[in-house]
Amino acid sequence: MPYNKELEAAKKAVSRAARLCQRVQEALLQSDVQSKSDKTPVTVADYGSQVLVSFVLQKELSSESFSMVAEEDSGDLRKEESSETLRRITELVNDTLATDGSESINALSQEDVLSFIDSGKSDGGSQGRHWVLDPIDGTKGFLRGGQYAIALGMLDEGKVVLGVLACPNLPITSVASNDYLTSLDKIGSLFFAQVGEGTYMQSLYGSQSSKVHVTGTENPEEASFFESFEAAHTMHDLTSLIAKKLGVKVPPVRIDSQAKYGALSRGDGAIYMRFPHKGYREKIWDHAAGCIVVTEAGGVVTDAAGHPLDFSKGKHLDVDTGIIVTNQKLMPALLKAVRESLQEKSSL
Ligand SMILES: Nc1ncnc2c1ncn2[C@@H]1O[C@H](COP(=O)(O)O)[C@@H](OP(=O)(O)O)[C@H]1O
Ligand SMILES: [Mg+2]
Ligand SMILES: [Mg+2]
Ligand SMILES: [Mg+2]
Repeated sequence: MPYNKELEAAKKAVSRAARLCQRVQEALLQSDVQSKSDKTPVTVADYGSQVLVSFVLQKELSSESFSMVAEEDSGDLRKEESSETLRRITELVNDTLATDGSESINALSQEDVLSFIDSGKSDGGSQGRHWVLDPIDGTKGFLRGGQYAIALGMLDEGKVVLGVLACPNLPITSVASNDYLTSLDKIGSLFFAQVGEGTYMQSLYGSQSSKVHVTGTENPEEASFFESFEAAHTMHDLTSLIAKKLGVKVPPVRIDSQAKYGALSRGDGAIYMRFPHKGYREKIWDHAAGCIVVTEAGGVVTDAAGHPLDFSKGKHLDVDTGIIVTNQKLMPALLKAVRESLQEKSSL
């Protein structure tokens, strides 16, 4: 298959980054939390994860040219007041590489760490290949001890051709209701897909993978829907109006991060809706990996007007109003419910 080598490298990269994130989440200290200039929380784990993914991809694919569009940059870390944070990130990355133990490598210096972070500075676009990385998607979930994902996709000529989602806190069995919060099942799910080959899931700690499919349900009354935990990220009142119009009976399952796309790809729920508040522009790293994981599992991802997402325009995704995800059978009814609800809301 055309992207096998890249897919293997991507799985290795996100699995390593997931170990680093787990170590930080376990020992989450207040001092690990920083604020970027846009005031979103960013932790040593976001940076550390970006370093590890960048490092592993470049090492595994050393013969290929490397371009990556990633969420974090080193600007804040280069400031003098961040020297302790930079020291901690460097230590964390080196400890994670050392405990992996599979190969001997020289420890990374602080300058190496900064430059691996900055190798995610590409703007992407419609030509050539570009990796797309969200080193921790759902940072707020991560800080709360909830769901988060290390999300890595690859664009080729503007299209997402492979995607990998590591979800360290997602049980490997269903999260179809909010009971997942107290699930005692084995946790740690890894989803991966390449174009034309379907979507697979395995435990984050195992190698046995199985093919997954979105639910086949046509009946909205049986459908549960996923949305962001954070009310600031999506209009919960609008999604509940849409769900009601569609005939959905069960309350929404609220999960942070692209774990929603992973859970949907294996049929835990039937619908994911995301309607950000006015003025917000979506970023490609929040959807690239999740989008291919769902579409290769038989699902459909569009904006509120039914257009497919266009990842070829740089860092931003310009969508009409919001993003909706479901299976092929439910999509026409979902689009109708979305259209009617938006009209109703605008006439208020
Ligand atoms: N006002 C807003 N509206 C919509 N999405 C937002 C937002 N502010 C931040 N986000 C994005 O929502 C992502 C998390 O999505 P979710 O709510 O599904 O967990 C964040 O990713 P990061 O956590 O990687 O920064 C961030 O990119
Ligand atoms: Mg962020
Ligand atoms: Mg994100
Ligand atoms: Mg992030």
